Amino acid sequence: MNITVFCSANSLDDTYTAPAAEFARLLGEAGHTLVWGGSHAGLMGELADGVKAAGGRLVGISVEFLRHKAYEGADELVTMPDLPTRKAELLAHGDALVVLVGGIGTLDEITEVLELKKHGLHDKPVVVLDTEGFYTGLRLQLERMDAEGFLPRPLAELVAFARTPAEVFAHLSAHQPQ
Ligand SMILES: C/C(=C\CNc1ncnc2c1ncn2[C@@H]1O[C@H](COP(=O)(O)O)[C@@H](O)[C@H]1O)CO
Repeated sequence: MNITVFCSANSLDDTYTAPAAEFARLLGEAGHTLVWGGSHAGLMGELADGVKAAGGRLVGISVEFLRHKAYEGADELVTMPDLPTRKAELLAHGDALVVLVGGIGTLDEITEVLELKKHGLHDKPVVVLDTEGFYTGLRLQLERMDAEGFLPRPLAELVAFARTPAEVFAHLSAHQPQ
């Protein structure tokens, strides 16, 4: 399976890097392909290192203005002209979408994939790895939107929140992408 992952490009402490490393190991050992932003920066680079060490494939989708941050050991690396095109490409290449901890770039990516899914423009599984409750705020906001009629589809159809890397893969196995 091609799994597109959105995550921080910053260097983080062990609270966040350890679960990301575990996620990378499970992904690589299962023979999946990591599709990601193609960067060596911070958690993005550590994720790619972990997948590669575990025997997985790497497909990087970089963007022109960050090309100098590109990960050298990717099996495939393409460079898109701008961020909107790159987001579309990251979505198109993935059979499933997984969100690890991240900042504004990651938030931009998850809201876009949920907005497109809301409109039925894709129906790929979206799973958020909620390490240490990092996404509690986002989950509560989405639950309120769901409860108060802001979503045209039940929230549970749009996104799942997992507490551990193993839960992410259990969800993906139970919701095999078509
Ligand atoms: C942090 C530094 C450089 C940033 N380099 C990036 N390279 C590739 N992709 C990036 C980069 N920064 C953001 N992205 C995209 O957004 C997501 C991460 O952003 P966040 O704000 O850190 O959450 C990620 O999924 C990328 O697609 C300096 O070393």
